[in-house]
Amino acid sequence: MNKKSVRDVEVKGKAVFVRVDFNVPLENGKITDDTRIRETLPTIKYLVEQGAKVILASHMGRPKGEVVEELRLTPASERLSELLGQPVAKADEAVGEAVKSKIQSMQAGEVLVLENVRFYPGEEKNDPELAKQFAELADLFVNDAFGAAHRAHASTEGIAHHLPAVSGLLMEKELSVLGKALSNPDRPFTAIVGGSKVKDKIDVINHLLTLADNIIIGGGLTYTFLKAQGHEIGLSLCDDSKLDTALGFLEKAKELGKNFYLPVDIVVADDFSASANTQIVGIDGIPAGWEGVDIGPKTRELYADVIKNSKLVVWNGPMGVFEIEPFSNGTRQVAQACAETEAYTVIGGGDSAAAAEKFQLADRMDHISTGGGASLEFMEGKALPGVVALNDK
Ligand SMILES: Nc1ncnc2c1ncn2[C@@H]1O[C@H](COP(=O)(O)OP(=O)(O)OP(=O)(O)O)[C@@H](O)[C@H]1O
Ligand SMILES: O=C(O)[C@H](O)COP(=O)(O)O
Repeated sequence: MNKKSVRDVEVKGKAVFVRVDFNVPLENGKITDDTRIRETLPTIKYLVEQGAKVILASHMGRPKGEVVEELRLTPASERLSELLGQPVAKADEAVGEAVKSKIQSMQAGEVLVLENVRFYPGEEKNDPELAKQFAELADLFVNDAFGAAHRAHASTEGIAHHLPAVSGLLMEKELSVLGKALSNPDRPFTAIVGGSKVKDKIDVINHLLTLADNIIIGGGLTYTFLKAQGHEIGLSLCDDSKLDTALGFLEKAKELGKNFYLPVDIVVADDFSASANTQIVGIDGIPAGWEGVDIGPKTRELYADVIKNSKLVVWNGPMGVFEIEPFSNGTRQVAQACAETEAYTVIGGGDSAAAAEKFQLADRMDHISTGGGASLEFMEGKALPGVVALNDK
């Protein structure tokens, strides 16, 4: 990476504003998955050990510039304190005199969590005034929020124009793993793209099509491709405005000599529920009134085989409606194949990461990104504003 990291600068005795992504799932005020907090521990511990004053800033949810009680960062700061094994102070604001005086009285190695930066209307507008107020709190800006790096907000991008700005260790790891995988891939390189909406995945498929040797399609995207090829798809998810795009991908794959895999059989259901009737059908056999909810057993074998014979696998988006148990087998088998393959496996965050977690296979993947949208934009080949704004080496 050509951006400076926290290891390239002096931090001892400095007040360091660290943007993290503590946007973790909450149920009744309790954190249900603390991965994003655990993944930032290396940066926080490094700064603590080096004797910096560590000021952490994050968003949580989408409060739209207002204080929303349930979206305070208090549960995240409490969990951080448990994980770090040291007290963590929590401010009720993210800028202003009260916060400044809290920081002034901090000792080296102490940690403070600011309040949700999205309680301020200027955050998502990347208001220069708010960015300046954040910058006034510290001597150095460290961006460790890979999950929010695709957002040009005051605490991710704006602040970098007012302070020396470097990446944290998680940011560095994400960019190096994803960057290496995509810029200099081991081959055969297999890209698996699933999920629900073709519209959201067009740029990803387009970019990966030029990079990968094998493209595997699953999930709700499948049916736009099948319909474009002239198959009946019943009530399956479909984006009729993208039929030509889907055909274009098939053509482009042929021109580039890439293997483009679509399901050869499908699990269909007569209802979107665990108690639905299901059948396994070929791609020409989807009955009217039924919808495709998972890839079928022959497809699972085929996909598992391709994955096992790869050197690099990048996976984004589930193969079926994995949240409903009877429709989860395709996603489970693909996750299992990713766990067993010798290939280097990268999961691009979001629902595929949740699926690997649910099937207890997460620790058998080589890299699970903490970014959902951010890893998607990275895989589309887009520049991430939170990274662009950091100081070059
Ligand atoms: N055949 C299908 N019909 C309808 N929905 C489906 C189908 N297959 C998968 N899904 C749904 O797609 C959703 C995931 O789609 P999405 O495109 O958001 O995936 P993702 O890329 O993993 O998410 P993220 O954008 O958070 O990374 C899941 O909730 C899953 O149930
Ligand atoms: O969960 C995420 O993908 C990041 O925290 C970014 O959140 P956002 O989509 O609300 O900007």
